[in-house]
Amino acid sequence: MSKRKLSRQQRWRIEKVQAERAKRAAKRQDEDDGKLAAGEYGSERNGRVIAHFGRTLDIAEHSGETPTRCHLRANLEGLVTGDRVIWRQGEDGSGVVVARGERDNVLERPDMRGLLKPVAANIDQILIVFAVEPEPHAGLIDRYLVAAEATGIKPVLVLNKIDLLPEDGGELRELLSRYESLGYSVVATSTSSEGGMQPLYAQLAGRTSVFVGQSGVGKSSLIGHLLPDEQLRIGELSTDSRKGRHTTTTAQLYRLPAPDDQLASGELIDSPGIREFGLIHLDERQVTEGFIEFQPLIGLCRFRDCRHRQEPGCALLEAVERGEIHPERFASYRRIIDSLDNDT
Ligand SMILES: Nc1nc2c(ncn2[C@@H]2O[C@H](COP(=O)(O)OP(=O)(O)OP(=O)(O)O)[C@@H](O)[C@H]2O)c(=O)[nH]1
Ligand SMILES: [Zn+2]
Repeated sequence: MSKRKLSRQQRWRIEKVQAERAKRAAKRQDEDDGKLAAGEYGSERNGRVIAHFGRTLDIAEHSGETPTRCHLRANLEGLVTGDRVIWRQGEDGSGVVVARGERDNVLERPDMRGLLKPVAANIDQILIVFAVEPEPHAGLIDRYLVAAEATGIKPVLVLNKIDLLPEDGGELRELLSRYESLGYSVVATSTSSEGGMQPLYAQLAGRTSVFVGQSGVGKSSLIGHLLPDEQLRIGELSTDSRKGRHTTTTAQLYRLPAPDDQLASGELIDSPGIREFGLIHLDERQVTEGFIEFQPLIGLCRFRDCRHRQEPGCALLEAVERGEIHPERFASYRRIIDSLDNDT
């Protein structure tokens, strides 16, 4: 990136803006401290970030209840939807977030400058959606799985549009059974046939999920079926955003209504940015570890710096030979690694 030299005047203006911002933050902090000391805020409560809009957040004890608009203490930064927080209710109905809880995990995405930014936290599973049409190209499933494994969040494969599958199940079913044998959960769905959503409900129950996947696989349709009332609201919000409100790009946490008495309700965190997850840059080690059947073999190659190409005594190549690693999985491993070389 070209480093533009700032003129003295520009520098002065930036410093002035920053000084003003710091002054405002300090003032807010003073006011908060005063109110907290004066007992104008209630006792500390647990909550979760339902949505955030800059320094304002919606906090609720449980998803599904009406959230409280809260602001942040000045020393708290970088909260994202799904974060667990400690907050206090103010007398005027608003609240203040005073601390962030430990994160189990976080989903990140590159910002406009390519720097990774957290977008959501405390997710139980990443639902990677595929469809009979558009057919996933070779290695795409592996790419998503590797990206998901790097977050530490459990990936689940969702094959959508099964109403379009041929009678015998086609090659796609066979492909997915390969992933099942690796230990991944696979759920088959259809948004356009009776009962086609049923298997998904069980997978969502009691967990916090995100949906990801390439364009056209049916993410909007699936989410529309899961949140029939929200669709309307999202529509309304985007109309508002044209008037200058900024609510549509931020991730939101939704409570998924329980489909019946048998199943607990689940939660969904969604935003356009989250749906596009999967194309973040990973390093070679992350890619190798992202192929879960490679994990027990890592470190067993004869050469410590083995790149698993044609080295003698390569534990991965030997496992491919023995049929313990599927040759197509190994081929897509190669493709992903080679694409990293091209990137750098
Ligand atoms: N036959 C069939 N078509 C479906 C199913 N689910 C979705 N579709 C259709 O697939 C197309 C794409 O669906 P979307 O829900 O817009 O897909 P998406 O993943 O949200 O796509 P992007 O918004 O581009 O990321 C639409 O024409 C849907 O009607 C399904 O289960 N069966
Ligand atoms: Zn090796």
